[in-house]
Amino acid sequence: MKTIDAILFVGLGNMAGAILDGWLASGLEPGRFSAIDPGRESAPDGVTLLPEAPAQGEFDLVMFGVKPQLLDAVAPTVEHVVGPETVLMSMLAGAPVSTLREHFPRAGAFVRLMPNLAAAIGASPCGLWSDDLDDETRAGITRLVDRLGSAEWLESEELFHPFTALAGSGPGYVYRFIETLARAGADVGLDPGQAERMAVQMVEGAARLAAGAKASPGELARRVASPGGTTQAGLDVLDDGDAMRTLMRECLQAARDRSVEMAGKSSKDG
Ligand SMILES: NC(=O)C1=CN([C@@H]2O[C@H](COP(=O)(O)OP(=O)(O)OC[C@H]3O[C@@H](n4cnc5c(N)ncnc54)[C@H](O)[C@@H]3O)[C@@H](O)[C@H]2O)C=CC1
Ligand SMILES: O=C(O)[C@@H]1CCC=N1
Repeated sequence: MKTIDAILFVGLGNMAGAILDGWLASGLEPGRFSAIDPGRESAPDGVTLLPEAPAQGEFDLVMFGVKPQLLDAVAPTVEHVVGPETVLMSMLAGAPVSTLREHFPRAGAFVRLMPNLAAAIGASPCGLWSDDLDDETRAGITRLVDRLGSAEWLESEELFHPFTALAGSGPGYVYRFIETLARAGADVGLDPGQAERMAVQMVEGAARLAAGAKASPGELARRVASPGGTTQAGLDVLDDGDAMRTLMRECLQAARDRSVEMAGKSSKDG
């Protein structure tokens, strides 16, 4: 397969827009990118916004980024630009390669991608799966996706379900945590606006420290907690009856199970 140069986004909403922003911020040429999205009036400078897929020509990579429910309706409108020299990359939760293959039978290769919104700042773990890439194209995809954070090739497509639950949906849980922490801060006496600012900054600082530390998060928690001190009093509440562990396991199980359910539905419909 040839090198990946021309990239077409089909759907440029929250997630695909974050990926495009991340690639542009990392220094890729805007002229490489085109996008089709009837919901957008403009695209970043230098990126071509198309009303529809051109009648002729192929792209090296087509990044499919609409809502999973729109796969059946949108795929036929762009199938003609996905040929044997095109990698079809999909960020759709719960759409297995088998379903994508039915919609894009001529595609040269298929890659599933599970990013999160931090792709916009080059800080997203990005799950990847493919069963039909040659080594050179795989290396090219890895370099491209590393610009969004880190390329994490998964050993089986099934692992997309737990990966999506943790890393794709994860920012949503963290934002809920920050929101709840800020509210609790106000409950115990802080000004609500100040509590929210502090919650965001505290999470950012703690995450950056953890990312650069040799010690595990568990060890870091121990370092914060002086015996008999304030942190230990708070941790005792989170740890009582394994409350936090149970809550997070149930949270990830629900997200993983929904991904499995979506995949089953999409295979049946496809
Ligand atoms: N939002 C997130 O954090 C993540 C989303 N994803 C996946 O990304 C995909 C998109 O999700 P979001 O960006 O959140 O949704 P979104 O609703 O923000 O984006 C979807 C875009 O598709 C466009 N669209 C609708 N009809 C179209 C058509 N006929 N042709 C081209 N574009 C069309 C819409 O105008 C919209 O901008 C989903 O499949 C989701 O599973 C994956 C990982 C994280
Ligand atoms: O909520 C969703 O279904 C998508 C996939 C991961 C994040 N957003």
